[in-house]
Amino acid sequence: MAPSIILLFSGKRKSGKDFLTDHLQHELKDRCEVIKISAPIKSHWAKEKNLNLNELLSHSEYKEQYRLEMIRWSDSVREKDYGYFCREACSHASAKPIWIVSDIRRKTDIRWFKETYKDLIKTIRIVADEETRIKRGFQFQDGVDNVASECDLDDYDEWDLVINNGEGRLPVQEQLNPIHQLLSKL
Ligand SMILES: Nc1ncnc2c1ncn2[C@@H]1O[C@H](COP(=O)(O)OP(=O)(O)OP(=O)(O)O)[C@@H](O)[C@H]1O
Repeated sequence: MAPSIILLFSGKRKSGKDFLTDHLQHELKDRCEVIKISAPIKSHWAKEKNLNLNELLSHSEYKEQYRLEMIRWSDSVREKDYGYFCREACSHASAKPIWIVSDIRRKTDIRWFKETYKDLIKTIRIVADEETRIKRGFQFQDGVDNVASECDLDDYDEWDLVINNGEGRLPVQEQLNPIHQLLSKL
């Protein structure tokens, strides 16, 4: 069964993608399915290199060790098939009315979702100033923070919603209000 709406979330490192999508999932409970495009990348990488998948999927330092290599490898796959990881991630999603995709990184990710699911797609950008991101543990890394996987959507300007999760942010329930408004139209 296709969902009724698909929310695509994007944001730079430590902007709070997991924090806000976890909260949203908590509020929507079993009406929603959370999809991570990075999941098929990480599971392939874990198998190939004999690594611990749960650690790779978690917030640990462990995932940072492999981030650069995973970016390079996944880019080479994307060059041949830009929808590969989106398709793979969605193929494991269960039949819920709301899909939350928590880690959109490329214009081609948005393109694939819009081509595949048309007007079910809503795009949401999470923004946070650099100082706040640094307080959350962000450290600039050459080859990670200045390449397409982190920067490709910096100049995308067709977001359906932009949520400030940096300095001056609203309490989380209020941050999520505009999303509930979108969902109330279903
Ligand atoms: N609004 C907030 N209030 C309090 N803590 C927050 C908030 N947003 C994010 N954080 C905290 O900041 C840290 C980074 O957030 P999170 O892991 O959600 O970022 P991310 O965008 O998913 O990062 P990455 O791209 O590195 O996975 C976490 O420890 C999270 O709990």
